[in-house]
Amino acid sequence: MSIRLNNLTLAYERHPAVHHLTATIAQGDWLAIVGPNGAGKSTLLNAMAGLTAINEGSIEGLCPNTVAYLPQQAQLDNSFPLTVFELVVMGLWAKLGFSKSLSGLQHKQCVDAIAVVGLQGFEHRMINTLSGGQLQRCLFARVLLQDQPVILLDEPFNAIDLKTLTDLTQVIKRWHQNNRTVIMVTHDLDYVQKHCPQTLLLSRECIGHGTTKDILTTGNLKKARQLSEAFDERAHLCMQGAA
Ligand SMILES: Nc1ncnc2c1ncn2[C@@H]1O[C@H](COP(=O)(O)OP(=O)(O)OP(=O)(O)O)[C@@H](O)[C@H]1O
Repeated sequence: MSIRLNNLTLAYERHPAVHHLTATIAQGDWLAIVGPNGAGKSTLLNAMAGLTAINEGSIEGLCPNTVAYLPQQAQLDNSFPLTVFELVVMGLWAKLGFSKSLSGLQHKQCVDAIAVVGLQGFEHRMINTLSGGQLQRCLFARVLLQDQPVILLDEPFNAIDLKTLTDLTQVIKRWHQNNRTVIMVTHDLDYVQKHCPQTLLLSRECIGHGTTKDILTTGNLKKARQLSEAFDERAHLCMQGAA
């Protein structure tokens, strides 16, 4: 099922972070959302995850139980007393709920997911003892278990080494081959050019959406930067399109 963003506006206290965005993301797309700092990328991803209220317009084709969301590491409280295994098991939350214990198959799925991301042997480690890259692998394992058709990744490769980036890219490639929709926020334009077939360039409004090579042009990137620099943080919510 495709995802449709219809004239979408997202705002904090009426200050727009995403402005009148219209786009269709086809099922099975691997889409990068790029743009300058403050362009509204994380806000848009949060709205797709159902975590941010919509001020105007709509998002169609998504509901919370079809989405797996990997937030920025900075948003996580890794001091919580959890082991790697316990964090990964949380990917089965929708199936397990509060009281149910793991079946043999579910236990195996957790062990397999931990192996896929290369964390065998770390099952009983507390998450606050993991490096940034190991924690990111752990979070990818949780997303693997969530097993959803739409996967939202917010800066998944921030501050991780080349080996981890390569391994986790293989995980994403498998999702893409399985016709899952992968939407990732990133600042790494080299990565996007190399791997992501589709790009949405955002600077609060949409600068361009389409094939990566058509969108990541010098002209579009310059326009995004100029719009971002010219933006007045105190501007009120635009009433364009309002009745
Ligand atoms: N919780 C919030 N309350 C008020 N304003 C917010 C909040 N979160 C984000 N904003 C503002 O919304 C705008 C868009 O922020 P957002 O985090 O979506 O941008 P971004 O493109 O992801 O930025 P970056 O590349 O720096 O991570 C920014 O001006 C930011 O200050």
